[in-house]
Amino acid sequence: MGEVDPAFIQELEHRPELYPIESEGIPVIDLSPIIHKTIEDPSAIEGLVKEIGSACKEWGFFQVINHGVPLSLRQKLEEVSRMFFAQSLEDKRKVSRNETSATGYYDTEHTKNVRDWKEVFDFVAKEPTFLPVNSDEHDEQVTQWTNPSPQYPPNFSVIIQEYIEEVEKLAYKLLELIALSLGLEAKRFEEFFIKDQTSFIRLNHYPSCPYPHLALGVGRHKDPGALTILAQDEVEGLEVKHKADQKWIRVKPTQDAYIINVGDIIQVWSNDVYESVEHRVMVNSEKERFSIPFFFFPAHDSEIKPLEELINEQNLAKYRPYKWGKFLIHRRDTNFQKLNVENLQIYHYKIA
Ligand SMILES: O=C(O)CCC(=O)C(=O)O
Ligand SMILES: [Fe+2]
Repeated sequence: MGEVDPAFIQELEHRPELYPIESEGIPVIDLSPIIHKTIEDPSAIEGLVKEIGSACKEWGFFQVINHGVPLSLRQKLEEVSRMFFAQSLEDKRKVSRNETSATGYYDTEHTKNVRDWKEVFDFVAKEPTFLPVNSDEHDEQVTQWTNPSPQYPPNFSVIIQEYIEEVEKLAYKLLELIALSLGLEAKRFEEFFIKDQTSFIRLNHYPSCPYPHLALGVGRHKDPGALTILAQDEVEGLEVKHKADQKWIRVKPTQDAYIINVGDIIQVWSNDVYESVEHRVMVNSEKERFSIPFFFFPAHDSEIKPLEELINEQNLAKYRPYKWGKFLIHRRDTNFQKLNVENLQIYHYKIA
């Protein structure tokens, strides 16, 4: 990734500001009232549910503390992630993503047709993960994704799996809070995930970049799934588009906090009550940066559409239903090549 390849250069209007606005506004929410407890009496957590609801409405992003994921586990994962990426390119490519396995290492992702200044390692949460063979709506064939087994660092896969188990508990708790904040049953969303969720974890490495004013670690995008639970290290870089004024706001790293954002699926389920917010990652000329998002994705055969409880004659469904697995495969297929068209987005299902 040493020399500047025009593939990395952002169009003028999308280039980052070198002196961005720091986030004071992005809410930090304390989850201690629900961690290690089952939510039996919703009235006891009314305040928390309100906080989550307003954060989802105003920002689509928030940070959580006292979230129940052991810090030691996160630190272990951060350490092996650094060890993995510190290897030679040749060694990393031994566990490359390829035609049959979409998990593993790669460094050629494009966002909005511009190459990202990053390398990643993807690992599915459930093995095997069932997904459609292709994005053709009429083809019902399903394939199975499994994870690679890197020999180095020692215990890499075991540490990732242990971490996923903990972060998944947090994901279910957050879904319950979001459901309650929309006036739904706490477990309303569970059925989409309990069997055959397609979630995955991504280890991101953003090497230092001599052209931080031209390139981005990840170009502007919205996350397609239900929720993203992100661990960022102490090097800042994540920027979020503030809904109120459309300005890019930098998310200040808070030790041991997770950054949560609502993805496209929650936007559709909520019929636009909550919106999936655009974000991007800046790179840095001096420091490399690491981050670890967990993408909480439902089963591939889930039909995504506005929930019946949230629509009525005055408030009609704003989206046509779509199949999650087909959507995901379509997106994956287009993120690895430069195309002349924009990739699939939920607004393509919008009812005019
Ligand atoms: O690295 C980050 O802070 C965010 C990465 C991200 O937005 C993504 O991978 O979807
Ligand atoms: Fe993202």
